[in-house]
Amino acid sequence: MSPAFHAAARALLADPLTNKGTAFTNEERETFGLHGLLPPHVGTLDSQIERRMRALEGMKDDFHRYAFLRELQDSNEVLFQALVQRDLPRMLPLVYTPTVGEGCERFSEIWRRPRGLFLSYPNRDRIADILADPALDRVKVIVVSDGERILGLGDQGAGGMGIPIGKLALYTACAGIHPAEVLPILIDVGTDNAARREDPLYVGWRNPRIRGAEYDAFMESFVAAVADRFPGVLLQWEDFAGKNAYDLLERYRGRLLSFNDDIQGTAATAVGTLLSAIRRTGTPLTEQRVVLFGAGAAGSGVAELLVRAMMADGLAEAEARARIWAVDRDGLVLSDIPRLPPQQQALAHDPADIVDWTRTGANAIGLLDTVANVRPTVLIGASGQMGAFGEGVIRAMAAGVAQPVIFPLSNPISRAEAHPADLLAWTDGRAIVGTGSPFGVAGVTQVNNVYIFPGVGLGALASGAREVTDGMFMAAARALGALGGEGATLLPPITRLREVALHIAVAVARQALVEGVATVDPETLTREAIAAGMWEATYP
Ligand SMILES: O=C([O-])CC(=O)C(=O)O
Ligand SMILES: [Mg+2]
Repeated sequence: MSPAFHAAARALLADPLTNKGTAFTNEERETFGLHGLLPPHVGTLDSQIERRMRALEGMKDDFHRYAFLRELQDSNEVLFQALVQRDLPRMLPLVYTPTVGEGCERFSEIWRRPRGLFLSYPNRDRIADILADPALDRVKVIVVSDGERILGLGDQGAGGMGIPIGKLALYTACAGIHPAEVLPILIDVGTDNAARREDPLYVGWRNPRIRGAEYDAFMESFVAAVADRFPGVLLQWEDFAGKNAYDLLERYRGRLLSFNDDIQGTAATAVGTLLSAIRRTGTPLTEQRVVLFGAGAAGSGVAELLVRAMMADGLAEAEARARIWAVDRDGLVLSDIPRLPPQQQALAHDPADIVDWTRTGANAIGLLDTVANVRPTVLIGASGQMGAFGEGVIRAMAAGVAQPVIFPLSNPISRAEAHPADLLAWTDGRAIVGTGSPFGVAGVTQVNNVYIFPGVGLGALASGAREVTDGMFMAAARALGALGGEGATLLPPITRLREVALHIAVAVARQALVEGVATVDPETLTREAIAAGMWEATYP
């Protein structure tokens, strides 16, 4: 064997996109010069999965399982994906929420090998060069974060990379996007998390966050470089902090095929699940009273899509808005509060609406007073505040409605507004409960945007959409709600996420056609055609 042949053999094993490990057949070992580099046993994908499953079970905690799975992904993508897809209910909480939260917090501890791209501020003049890498020629889907609002865990700086990696693993697992076609990107503009910055192991840029005009200019060059290098790419904005999340979405949704998962994906998931819930309770959407706790990107996204859904069912906009009440850091969101961010101005009630409210204190009106006066049928948490749905709040709500719908959506588990078992206990089992993170409590639905983003992305790509419209998210929410759940749950089980993604993709693609933003021939846009394009995790 020539030196080049030896080097090629090693390269084949080193590349996670080509490596098959012990599953290389004897013939392939012969052809590619792999004998000796691999142990003699010739395995199968199944036997490899079994070996990794056993290793996983022997580990001491989920964080180590997460790290193990990340390494597996970096050494053999097919095996990683086959393993994840084999047992999604077991694997999802390991590669995604909630464990990915700790994966981000401890990212620097387990950093081993490059995956995706770090675009750091000091490299701001090199973005086009970095993107020029031919290894990225096939990229179709980008998930990008600047790490400032990682789940409910706040600023994780460069450690936020765990989120784009995790979301894209699910684009592959659920929407069948080939692993070579996904690109996680972390925009590293520094971190205001002093603990990260002072950690000698921290892998990110040790600088306070760049903000204002410099940040905007950096994001502008990022978007321009992406649009130039990857025409038609779908870009998902993920875990940006409030104002940036809105600004980037609005500034760029017309220029790049893009959406914000926390604003729009979470909204479609919550509204879809709510549509499923009200088929149980029998009370129409137009008669619901909704209290939202946390009016940041996710909370106000939910509110806006709810308004849209209520209007589609016949309410005037003002009537819809009158049914939704938001409580944020400073209490009930009222129009006389100075310097409300624009998305909260849209949700604010007139102080005249509450003149006859009973109040427990003279200051800002908190969640308990809001619940006691509004008597909501639906309570949604998107605050990142652990335990905010306390016993008093929940009992007050349950006193006014037979089947309270309660969705503590904040992630991970350590940031959830309530434990679902408590919600069931405090309502004598009457509550219909959905949580952002998986708690493993029977009858509780996981209301996580993983039910939406893979399908929306797949549908947008399949239809060659020029834009991801609000109507496409509404279509996704309705498609999800129509699926319903099994037993007490409101959504299909995690085992069916791949079918869910396909079902949503079809609805989204059809809506793109209806709205005239699709660019492909409608004849080709069938469920079968979309399904046929989904990659399966098997060895070539
Ligand atoms: O990542 C998740 O599990 C859901 C999500 O987008 C978030 O909490 O930011
Ligand atoms: Mg998110």
